[in-house]
Amino acid sequence: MVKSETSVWDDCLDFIRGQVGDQSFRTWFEPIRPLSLNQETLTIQVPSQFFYEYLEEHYVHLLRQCIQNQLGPGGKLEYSVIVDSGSMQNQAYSVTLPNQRQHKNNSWDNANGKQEVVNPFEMPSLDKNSRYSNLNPNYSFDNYIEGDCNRLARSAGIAVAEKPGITSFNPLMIYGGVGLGKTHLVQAIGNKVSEATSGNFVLYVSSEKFTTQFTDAIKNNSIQSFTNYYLQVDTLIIDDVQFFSGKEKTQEMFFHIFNHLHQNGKQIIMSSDRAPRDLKGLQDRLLSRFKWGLTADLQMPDFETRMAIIMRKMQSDGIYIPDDVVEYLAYSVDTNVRELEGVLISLIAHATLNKTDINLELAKQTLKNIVHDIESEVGVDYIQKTVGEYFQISVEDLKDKTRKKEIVIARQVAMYLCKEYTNHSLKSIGYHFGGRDHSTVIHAVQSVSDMMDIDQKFGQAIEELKKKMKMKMV
Ligand SMILES: Nc1ncnc2c1ncn2[C@@H]1O[C@H](COP(=O)(O)OP(=O)(O)OP(=O)(O)O)[C@@H](O)[C@H]1O
Repeated sequence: MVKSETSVWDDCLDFIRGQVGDQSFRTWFEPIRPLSLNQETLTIQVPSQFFYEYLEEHYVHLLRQCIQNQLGPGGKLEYSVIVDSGSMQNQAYSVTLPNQRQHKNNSWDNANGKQEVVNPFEMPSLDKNSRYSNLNPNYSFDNYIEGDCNRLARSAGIAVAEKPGITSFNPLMIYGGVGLGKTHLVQAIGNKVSEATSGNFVLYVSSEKFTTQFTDAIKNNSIQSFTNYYLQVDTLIIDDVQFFSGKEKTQEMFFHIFNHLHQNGKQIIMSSDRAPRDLKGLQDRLLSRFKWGLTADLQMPDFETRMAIIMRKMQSDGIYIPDDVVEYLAYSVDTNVRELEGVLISLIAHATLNKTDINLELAKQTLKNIVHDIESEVGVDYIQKTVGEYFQISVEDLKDKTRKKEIVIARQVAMYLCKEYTNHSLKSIGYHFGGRDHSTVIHAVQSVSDMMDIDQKFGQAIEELKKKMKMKMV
């Protein structure tokens, strides 16, 4: 029986559903529409350029696997990217599956028919004149929004990119939590070095990949060529060094390469999900080298920086979002930048598919589904509802300007619980209580703590509410 694009894609979705979480499935796969099936090529429609890039970045292996399952080893996937509501840019990008794109951030030269220059380690050519690079060209300083959260790291990155190996920031170690922009920043440095210094061999590699290559080299008896390859790098970017933890032999090899490059004035840039002092399972001699240059951290962007990130993304995607929606999203998603982007994409996808404008109502609806997953079970809504019921006060009153004593106390309790049980920042909590500022939240938290100390009955009430929170979390 000849299969249609819909049945092939439905089967793909069944497979994907079992491989990714609910939220990811809803955000990244539900909005996709199968367009056509031409022999071994399935064309799918995605809502935006960014959406396409995100799939490429995060789900290329999964897509490859399900297309292979459905269409056999020669199966191909093509994307059709909606450029704005109405016009469609067909087949600007195509993916040939399988066995392509070995690297997390490869460029898409292959899709345009160029051959990837591959050395025994599936890495870029050692030929310094080769234009091939495994850096993602979309990561630049231009689209890396600056804020207090990343100012030091960003300026150090620019200084390093302008004079690789020459500044005292060698190595440059960037650390920060999940989705806060480490990969973006280190790749932006790599891209700038490549642009500015022709013939500088810039190599981006994750520490996982380095480890696998090294293990393969041991198995294949090719340690010498492995080492030779790395010793020729001018700017080495090594992502997520925490994965070296506990891998003694790999650490030794990296130590050797590190020393050689450093002594020869080559630049080393590293990223990690935690500060060097908190890296467990790494040899002291390696750790002490990590601290030779500059260590700079990335924090969660503050509200204004989140607004700027949203606006920049929208601008580059050519999409308009009203100011109140930008503000609402920036206030509501304060976990990490990747999640912020996920929500944005989801919103655009909803608007595109439903052929509606993006407005506050739609943003709230979209976020309702997602925030539930992002926040854990206990979210601001749940706390407001529970506290409201407990004190017999409506949620509207909690958000309102009313200064009646019993309402003020209930509001302060709810704010206190939000601080205890959610990841929201003080600013964001204030926003959810009728747009109050963060100092009001600090005052609320302090007042509740003080009252708990002096008023036993009040303390018991808080304990009871806390029990409700904990029960909900189980
Ligand atoms: N300051 C910023 N300006 C613009 N975009 C940003 C910024 N920070 C992060 N991003 C975007 O957020 C997303 C996640 O960033 P990235 O992948 O670099 O995070 P990471 O810290 O490396 O995450 P992980 O720990 O999971 O590897 C990317 O799409 C990146 O472009």
